[in-house]
Amino acid sequence: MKIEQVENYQEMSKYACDAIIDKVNSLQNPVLGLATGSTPEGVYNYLREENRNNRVTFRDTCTFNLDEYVGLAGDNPNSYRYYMNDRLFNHIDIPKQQTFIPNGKATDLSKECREYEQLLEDNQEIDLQILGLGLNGHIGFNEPGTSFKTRTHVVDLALSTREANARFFDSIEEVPNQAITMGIETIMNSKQILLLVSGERKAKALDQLLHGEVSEEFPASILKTHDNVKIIADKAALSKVRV
Ligand SMILES: N[C@@H]1[C@@H](O)[C@H](O)[C@@H](COP(=O)(O)O)O[C@@H]1O
Repeated sequence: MKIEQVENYQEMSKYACDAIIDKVNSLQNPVLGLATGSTPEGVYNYLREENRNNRVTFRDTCTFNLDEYVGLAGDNPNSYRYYMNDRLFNHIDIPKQQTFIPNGKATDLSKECREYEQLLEDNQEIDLQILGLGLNGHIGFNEPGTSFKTRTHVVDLALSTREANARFFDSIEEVPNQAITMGIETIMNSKQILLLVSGERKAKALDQLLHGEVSEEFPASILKTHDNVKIIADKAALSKVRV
């Protein structure tokens, strides 16, 4: 894992935006893996701007999101489909049919997971995956204890994750108990991964990632075994990292 130290959230966002643009501009049919949450919002703002300024086009890009809440339809403002349309897809030149997110309203969730994996395979896997870091080390919605061998699957969300995400909902009761997420093996299949970590809130988790052992109890630790991962971390996120 390489680590790129940046000053603050804006610099992290700009760095990731530039990396995405370089990737998209260097491939004929790029496949991007995208994340939700607060962390990548700045990246999406920059991408919108760069698309507007014709520095990049997404006409031939396909995107796959990491996860979606079970039970939320795409028009629910708390669904990740809504988030992605609202923050990025509605504002860039990507054809909507090239943007994939698991369907949280699927009647057969196992089938939905299998089909998502198939779609990824059909698209030759992800060229560049953007990841955020959960406070408990989760990636996507793969909670501590998830097997490193998982493919896209349905997960029960940890209470701490539901609490961490409750800020987007009216109350914690409204946060779904389950989600569909790419599995850890699915994420590890990406050719390149950028892990974005910003703010003091993430400092303990980042320290654990850098100094802890590779263990299913801390899902992000698997990234240490991937040969093309870069962490982009700001000063605040690095503030508790032991040297
Ligand atoms: N499922 C999402 C992840 O994809 C995200 O990367 C992570 C961090 O979220 P945030 O960026 O809001 O801190 O937790 C959420 O639960």
